[in-house]
Amino acid sequence: FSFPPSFLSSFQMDLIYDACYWTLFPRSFAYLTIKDRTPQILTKVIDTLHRHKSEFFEKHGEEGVEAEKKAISLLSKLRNELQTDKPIIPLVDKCVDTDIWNQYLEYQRSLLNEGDGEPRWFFSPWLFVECYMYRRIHEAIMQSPPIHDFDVFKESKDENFFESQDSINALCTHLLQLKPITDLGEKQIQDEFFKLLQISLWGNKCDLSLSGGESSSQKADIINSLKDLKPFILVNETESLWALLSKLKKTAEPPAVRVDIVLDNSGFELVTDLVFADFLLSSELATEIHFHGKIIPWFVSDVTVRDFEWIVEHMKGSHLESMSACGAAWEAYVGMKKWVYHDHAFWTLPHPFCAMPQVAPDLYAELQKAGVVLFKGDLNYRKLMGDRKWKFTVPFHQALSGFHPAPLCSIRTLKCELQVGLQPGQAEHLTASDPHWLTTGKYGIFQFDGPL
Ligand SMILES: O=P(O)(O)OC[C@H]1O[C@](O)(CO)[C@@H](O)[C@@H]1O
Ligand SMILES: [Mn+2]
Repeated sequence: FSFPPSFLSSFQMDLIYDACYWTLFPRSFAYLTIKDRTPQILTKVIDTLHRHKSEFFEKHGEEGVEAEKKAISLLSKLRNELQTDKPIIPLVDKCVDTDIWNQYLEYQRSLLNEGDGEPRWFFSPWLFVECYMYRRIHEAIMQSPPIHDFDVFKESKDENFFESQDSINALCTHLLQLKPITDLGEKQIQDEFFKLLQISLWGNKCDLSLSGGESSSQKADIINSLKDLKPFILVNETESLWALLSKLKKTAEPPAVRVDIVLDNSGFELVTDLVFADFLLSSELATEIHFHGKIIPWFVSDVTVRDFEWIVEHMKGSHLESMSACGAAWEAYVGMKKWVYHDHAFWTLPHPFCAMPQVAPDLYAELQKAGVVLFKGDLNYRKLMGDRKWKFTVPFHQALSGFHPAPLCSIRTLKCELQVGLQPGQAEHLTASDPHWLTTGKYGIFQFDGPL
């Protein structure tokens, strides 16, 4: 395709360029994601369906095999649309979010109307097309009953959990050794709080979409690596979270503190989040934890309710003692409603979070009940920041563009070119020493926004 597209005036080009990350600039991370990573993920999905053919036959007979063929042909069509830069077409399924998606596509169209352009795979905001790709995978499966509830990423998510067993068990052993946590001194509780938060941060390295769906599990001893990893935390505002939670513990009236965690990836990362959530309860820094997950399979490794339940169950059933003890405790928290799992269609829409009050007022109202909301991962960061090309030194609060349901934190490793809240010169310094610092997941941030 021609670059830059001839129907755009230079004024429109400037507008687009400034607004957010687009897929049209060759060599940008956005462009490479769509060009290389997503077709690879689609090919893997097709292969997964192939490999489950006999399972579909056993379960549903000939109908199952026909469904597998249909899903594969829809997915091959999708891959072809992407690779030949076709226009983005409306969704045809009838799900709760279908209309919202199609309205959003209309809105994207309206932005380009003047130059009679149309959103295409390599001519759209990156966040929009990348989310759309996962939504289309879901559509292909939905349209292929009786295999319509098959999770094409389940296998990789479960594999990540099994491959990380040793690290998970070590982490659980560490947590159990701290209990009863209320017997520890304030200083030790604070140290462990920072430790477990950092573990949850580095857990975000293990997503399966950056690796194109290839295995990305945790094998190293994470607890003993924290010291070496510390220099890679570019912004560390964990003290503010600690200050807020300690204050709430003393002053909350009635004495209840709710912490919400907007989850990212299943497997090792989810376990690190659950360990931290357990610590918050056991140390009485929080009295209830609310988790938020996705309603459909998303960005390969993101948590759905099935993954959440599967992990708790497999922890409990593990032959490794520490894991099973934690699993049993976690099942009990769920039973006592000290842990509550939520999902909402908004998390799998392409909208930035500043649109939440309009698009999903019920979810916004839910988050407002929290003492603090923790957002895990890179995609949540992009949505918090509207995927806009902010300057590296813009304050985190400003880039949230008014999104403030409650005090909040972002805990993410860097996997896209977007980063705010850095010191003047920090980005330039990083670029000089490590040109790929933004996209490899090697660096992390812990950013906090909210009055104490
Ligand atoms: O699981 P996370 O941390 O949201 O990362 C998801 C991946 O998706 C992206 O947001 C886009 O591919 C990347 O920036 C990142 O590799
Ligand atoms: Mn993810």
